[in-house]
Amino acid sequence: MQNAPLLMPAADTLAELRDEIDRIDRDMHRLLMERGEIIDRLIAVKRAQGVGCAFRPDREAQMMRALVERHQGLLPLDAVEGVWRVIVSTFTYVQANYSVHADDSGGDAQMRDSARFHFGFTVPYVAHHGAGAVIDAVAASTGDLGILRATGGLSDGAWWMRLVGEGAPKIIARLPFVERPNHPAGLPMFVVARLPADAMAHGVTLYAVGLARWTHALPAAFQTLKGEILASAPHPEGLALLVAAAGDADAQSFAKAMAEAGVEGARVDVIGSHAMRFQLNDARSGVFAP
Ligand SMILES: C=C(O[C@@H]1C=C(C(=O)O)C=C[C@H]1O)C(=O)O
Repeated sequence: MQNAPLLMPAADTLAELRDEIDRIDRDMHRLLMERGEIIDRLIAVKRAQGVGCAFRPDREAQMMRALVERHQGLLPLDAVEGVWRVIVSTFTYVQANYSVHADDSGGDAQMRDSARFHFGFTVPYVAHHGAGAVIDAVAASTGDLGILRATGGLSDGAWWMRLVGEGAPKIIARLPFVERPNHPAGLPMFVVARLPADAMAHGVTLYAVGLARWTHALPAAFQTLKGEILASAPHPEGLALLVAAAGDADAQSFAKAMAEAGVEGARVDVIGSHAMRFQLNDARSGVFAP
């Protein structure tokens, strides 16, 4: 008897809390549906502009950075980021359907986990064996995306040379947008797609560099150019490098800068660009990096 007054309010409180949760869930659902209505209008605007692929990498990078910077409280950041990736990717999908083509030659599990984290389950996932097959599938589509490991994996040779040329797909983003240690889908990946030039992100430019052979001047030269060799592989012309560098120098200026830094005779092509990388440290403040 003595405990009853204590138990009763507790039971009431649980019911009240559930009411509150139900109200918040209804509000969140209503807001998502409201977001859908804005997307309807966005579709109308984008169709009028004649855009095929609705993915806007700069905008997404900026949205994900803003989300992380304003996040507080006990909900883990991994979960918040995952929820928003699904929201943004699925809303992009309803604007213009697309599939994500992935290279599973380095193992399916990690790739599939990352694809699901960044694009959700509504966007179809299509597995391929090899970077070349992914690039071909993207090239044959109107607005599909391809995901490839940003580093390592030499089995495909100089796959990035397939991105050379005006009609070829380009690297349009680097994932994850917010890098940090122990990211649940932290596999560094490039997104390849065909995007209108004015929709490309800026900050880091990717170059395909063809050389007759390796020279010891290369690492120092790229350091001077704030560049990094991400991959290298033999190529019919000799050696092919995949280079990332801060800024937006065109191929000619980059080749000239390479010559000035001591590497003559390089054939350079721009094969994409992405937003500056954003790296979160333990104190949850972010730093930009090329
Ligand atoms: C909304 C846009 O299109 C896409 C969908 C987004 C979203 O749903 O939030 C964000 C960026 C784009 O990839 C846009 O272009 O702004």
